Amino acid sequence: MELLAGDNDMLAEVLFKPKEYVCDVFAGVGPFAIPAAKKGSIVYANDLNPSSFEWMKKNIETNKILEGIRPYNLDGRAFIQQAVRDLQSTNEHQWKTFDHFVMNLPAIAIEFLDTFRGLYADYKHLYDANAKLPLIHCHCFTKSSDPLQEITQRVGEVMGEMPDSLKTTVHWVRNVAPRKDMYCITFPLSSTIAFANDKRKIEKDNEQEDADVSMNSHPYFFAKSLPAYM
Ligand SMILES: C[S@@+](CC[C@H](N)C(=O)[O-])C[C@H]1O[C@@H](n2cnc3c(N)ncnc32)[C@H](O)[C@@H]1O
Repeated sequence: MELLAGDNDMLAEVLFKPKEYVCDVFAGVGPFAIPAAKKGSIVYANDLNPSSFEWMKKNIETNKILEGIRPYNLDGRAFIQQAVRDLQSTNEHQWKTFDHFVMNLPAIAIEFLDTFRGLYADYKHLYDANAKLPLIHCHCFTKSSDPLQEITQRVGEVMGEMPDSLKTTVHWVRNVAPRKDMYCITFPLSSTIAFANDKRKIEKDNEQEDADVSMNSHPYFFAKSLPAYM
């Protein structure tokens, strides 16, 4: 397990690869998803806030992205499941998966990781030795003096299994308040989680209330119009 320092561009560096499938669960108005699509990634981008969703679509138009990005307006949990179904339906007979899940809602994103339990259970028959599983990049806050341990522990509790320590990095993003920092944990989805039999059911629509709080406190809620990226 590795603790890295740097800024948020690390994700862009890692993710902006042509032809990779990227699932942006909390995409806002598209400040990450749109440049990724411009660079040739195939991006499924979601935001629950209807206003952010509308502005994301406008920003896609402004940037003249004709293909390579697919906008959704769903709760994060429902979106993760829907996006996996939609991608797999592009070829029913062959294993299809995202290369990356990006989860930038630092206050509560870790809680959404339970969605990955059994996420691929319906497609296990298509999985073989050459198939890959996605990398998850999940933002979070911590006040801990041992962020690596505290964050991986929380991830493990939500997912029901600790992430593989040899393949996990915890990346410092920025300081947000005295003794409070934002981090991004990156780890591969394990096959035991992906194909778990205790698949999570989407039953809590009232999680919307939590979402509204975080929407209203986020700067991108106000910064709607993105520039046309080169
Ligand atoms: C921190 S912003 C991230 C925006 C963008 N990804 C970025 O990198 O700047 C979090 C976004 O998550 C959205 N959001 C909040 N709760 C959500 C939920 N339950 N499901 C989906 N999106 C949600 C908010 O509307 C907000 O646009």
